[in-house]
Amino acid sequence: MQWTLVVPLKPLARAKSRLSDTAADGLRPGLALAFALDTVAAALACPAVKDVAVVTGDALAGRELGALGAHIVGDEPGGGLNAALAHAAGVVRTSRPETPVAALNADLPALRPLELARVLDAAAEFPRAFLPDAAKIGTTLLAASPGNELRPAFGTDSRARHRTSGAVELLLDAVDSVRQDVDTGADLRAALVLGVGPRTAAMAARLLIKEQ
Ligand SMILES: Nc1nc2c(ncn2[C@@H]2O[C@H](COP(=O)(O)OP(=O)(O)OP(=O)(O)O)[C@@H](O)[C@H]2O)c(=O)[nH]1
Ligand SMILES: C=C(OP(=O)(O)O)C(=O)O
Repeated sequence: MQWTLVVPLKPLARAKSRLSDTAADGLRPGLALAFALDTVAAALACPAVKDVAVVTGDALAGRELGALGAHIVGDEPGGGLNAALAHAAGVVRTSRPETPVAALNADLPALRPLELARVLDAAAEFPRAFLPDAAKIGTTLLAASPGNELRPAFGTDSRARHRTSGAVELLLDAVDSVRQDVDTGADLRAALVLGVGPRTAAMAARLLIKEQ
């Protein structure tokens, strides 16, 4: 099964606020863009991915991610993350009603295409399925097989909310790169240990990341 991914990205100027102690205001938008570019480049290289739609209202991010090969969907209806994801999934399904759709966070700079393929192949066994993040509280991927609505419930405690919604939690090992979202300086260090993509590596080299 080949999936269409929907990847949400908020305006870069407001992105990654929890990294403010790690990256100064002048560097954070570029870091958020680097995460998104490395995430989408890895997703596009995944054999289980047909195409990627990024839902964003950010013009620069739209241009750069479009140049990588992603489709860009406008950030409507302006109702936040889950509304944006539901809108993008609806746009995809309007033209291709039977396509399997999965939401993937834009902050997975260590993403490895073959690990993503394992997760999507496992998700194909269920109507809806999700992968918890490395912190075991959130979600990095939510998948809906053909005939099923995505019904995204990302945000605080999304692991519990996706489970309550009836989505099946995927119990997989060796998919660390798909779980490792980057919200904090500690997350960034963990991603660097896994090995990040080239754009994030270049941006990280510009940061002074102190050892703890
Ligand atoms: N299109 C769109 N994407 C969003 C929106 N809100 C959040 N996102 C994206 O959803 C993912 C998770 O969002 P958050 O954790 O709220 O924001 P973040 O920028 O990752 O980090 P913080 O600012 O530290 O909370 C990121 O890829 C965001 O860019 C929104 O309103 N619209
Ligand atoms: C939106 C989510 O991600 P984050 O860890 O960026 O808050 C989530 O886990 O549902």
